[in-house]
Amino acid sequence: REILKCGRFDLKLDGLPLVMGILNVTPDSFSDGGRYQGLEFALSRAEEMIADGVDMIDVGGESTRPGSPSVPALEELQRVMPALYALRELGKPLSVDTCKPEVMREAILAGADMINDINAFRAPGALEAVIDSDCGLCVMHMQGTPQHMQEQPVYQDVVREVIEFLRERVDTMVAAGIERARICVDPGFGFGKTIEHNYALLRHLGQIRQELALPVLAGLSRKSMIGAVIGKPVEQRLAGSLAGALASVAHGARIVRVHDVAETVDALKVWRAATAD
Ligand SMILES: Nc1nc2[nH]c(SCC(=O)O)nc2c(=O)[nH]1
Repeated sequence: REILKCGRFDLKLDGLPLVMGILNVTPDSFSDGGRYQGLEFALSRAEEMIADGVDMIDVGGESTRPGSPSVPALEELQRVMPALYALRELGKPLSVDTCKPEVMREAILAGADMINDINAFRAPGALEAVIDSDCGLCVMHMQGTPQHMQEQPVYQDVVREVIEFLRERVDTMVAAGIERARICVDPGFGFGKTIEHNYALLRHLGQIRQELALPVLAGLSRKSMIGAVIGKPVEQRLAGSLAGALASVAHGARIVRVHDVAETVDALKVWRAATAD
């Protein structure tokens, strides 16, 4: 299948892999943490990513770093909704990174084209929040919760268990009446995985895609799985992140979720030129 249905947009998946730009609207993601500053920042950052060639923008109002506490729904709405209203006229598919049904519902009403749920729509009411829309849905694997997931990740067979988790979630969503054409899957790099688990999943992205027959979205950008290999802090992980994005695509990912849009777009163009049959 070459199309991912995302609200106002049908994303073509048979061309250049798609670049999803990360736009955090959490207080710790812009300078003074002021709400208005945040909106101005969000708009200028979005325009910059669009100028850099981004294919879609992922707006997140809750930090899900390991150990991070959950944010109340109202607070998350206060962060995300102004950004959505400001960005929706920019003509690019907008994704909202949230686990909360209340946020999903409002985001869809405000024109979000995809809901990106690191919790795979498991919260009570999450399926009901998205079922009567045509927005794209990213279903991601996570073991445990952001608060505790990195304390001691353990699997018998991480690839098998992630595939089975994603299969169960997708089957449940399809049984609830959600069109498969709206769904993409994501192994959730860094969400309850050791470095070794992350690289086993990366090496087996093709198997995930094959067995689920769904597009794969991969998010490695600047993560500890990159940092651990190069021994560099988060602000020095561009080269490693580009290599990670290309590795994901080489293993079959069709969407990469990144911070560094211009660089990733260039890297994918060269990769495509080098591998186009
Ligand atoms: N679908 C999807 N959504 C995400 N949201 C984050 S937040 C943590 C960070 O960017 O470091 N990661 C991911 C990811 O890997 N996949």
